[in-house]
Amino acid sequence: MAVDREKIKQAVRLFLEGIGEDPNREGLKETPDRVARMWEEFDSMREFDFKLFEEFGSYNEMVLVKDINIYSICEHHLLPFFGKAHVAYIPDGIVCGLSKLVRTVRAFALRPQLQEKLTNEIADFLMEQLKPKGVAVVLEMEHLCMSMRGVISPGHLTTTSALRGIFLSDIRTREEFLKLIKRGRE
Ligand SMILES: Nc1nc2c(ncn2[C@@H]2O[C@H](COP(=O)(O)OP(=O)(O)OP(=O)(O)O)[C@@H](O)[C@H]2O)c(=O)[nH]1
Ligand SMILES: [Zn+2]
Repeated sequence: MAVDREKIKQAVRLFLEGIGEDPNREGLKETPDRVARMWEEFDSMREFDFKLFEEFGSYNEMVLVKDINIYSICEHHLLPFFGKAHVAYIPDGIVCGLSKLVRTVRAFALRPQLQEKLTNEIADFLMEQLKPKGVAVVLEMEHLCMSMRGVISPGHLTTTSALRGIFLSDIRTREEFLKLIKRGRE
């Protein structure tokens, strides 16, 4: 799905008029184009080469990348929500480059999202790509739509998790994951 630059520009110009701004004033006149370029940039991060390595087939323990900084956009208000992602999997003969876990998080985050949906999409994509024994994803995020408007309740985090495969069926694997993501925070 390609981004339609002209449509975004028209919409942003109209939006600025809607909030009583003059879209032709010095500071705003380039804004519609900037916003369109920003969405093109987000869009360009959706596709990447999820390269797999089969030669590491002997490593079958947990791989965890924790504290991935993550920025997303709430689909209700189009305000950011942001925080940390912790992503783990247990390979079944195939591993990926660690950066691909970060790219996966980003690819699904940079679009209008719900935190629950984002969590599930990351887990399901990794299950599909890696065909691992299991995947675990935990997101801890602050929603600006709750911090700066509406209920105006800043500074707290919403936690969501998606567990797949062995992380669901084996309590010891799940506990190891939870212990590892908590380490260094006590
Ligand atoms: N489940 C879920 N809810 C979210 C997420 N992001 C924002 N919300 C909530 O979505 C709801 C939208 O509620 P509405 O009542 O339709 O909109 P609203 O009148 O602007 O709501 P308030 O934020 O309570 O003022 C709010 O309760 C938000 O806090 C998310 O990622 N997941
Ligand atoms: Zn919101």
